[in-house]
Amino acid sequence: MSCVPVRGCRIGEGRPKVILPIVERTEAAILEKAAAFSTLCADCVEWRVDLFDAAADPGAVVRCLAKLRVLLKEKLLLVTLRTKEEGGSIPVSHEGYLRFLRTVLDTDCADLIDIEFFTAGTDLPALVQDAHTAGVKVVCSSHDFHKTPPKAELVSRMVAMHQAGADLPKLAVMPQSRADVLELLAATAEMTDHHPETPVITMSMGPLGAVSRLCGEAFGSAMTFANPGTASAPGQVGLDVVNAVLDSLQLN
Ligand SMILES: O=C1C[C@@](O)(C(=O)O)C[C@@H](O)[C@@H]1O
Repeated sequence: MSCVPVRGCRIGEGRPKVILPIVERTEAAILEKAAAFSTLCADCVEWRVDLFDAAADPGAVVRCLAKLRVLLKEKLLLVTLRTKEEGGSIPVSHEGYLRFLRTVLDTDCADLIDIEFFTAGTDLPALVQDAHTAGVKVVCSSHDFHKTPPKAELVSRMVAMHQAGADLPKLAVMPQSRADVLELLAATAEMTDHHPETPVITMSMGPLGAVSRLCGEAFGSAMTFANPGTASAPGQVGLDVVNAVLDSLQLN
């Protein structure tokens, strides 16, 4: 699998990189979490801006981002505005979504930015270009909180994300059966074996899918979201357990 280097971190190589989500509502609480997370054993912190009570105020977002950047020290910062359609907290118009992404890219604070595949639509290649010009890597995401599409569809979605220029295609899907968890893992393995030109991030959500958050090195998911106390999605496993299992399942 090829890797995406971001500062000192080689995403897609070796042990999956661990992401801790910040899901607080106020700036004070967000910054408090950032300071605490900066000392934990994890590679990256995700700021879920849709949960911020001032998410609609670009000035407040920019100010908070600048402070986060400093507090997180060498940890990578992934910035995510999860729209209501994809399981997030706020409804955002297409124009509003594009404006938000461009505001974040202008700050020089993010290492990685989440761009939703379906929300970006035909604007995706241009947004990826803008991110790359700003020196930011793109996590291109798609979520299904109700079901798991068939493997062929999962694979073709990740390939389309890569073809649009995304650095890290990402899928989060909900299993309705054990077979659905296997479907997600099979799609992940197929990407690793047949499309090694791009690392991917995949997870099957909920308790049934939690196993998929722990076996990324074996099947080919380059990053995993861990629960540092408050989960940002169903099925996230506690940080200590994630670290212990990733260590014990290391291939080399
Ligand atoms: O897209 C994702 C993945 C996620 O939904 C999960 O299932 O771990 C958690 C979200 O915070 C993140 O933005």
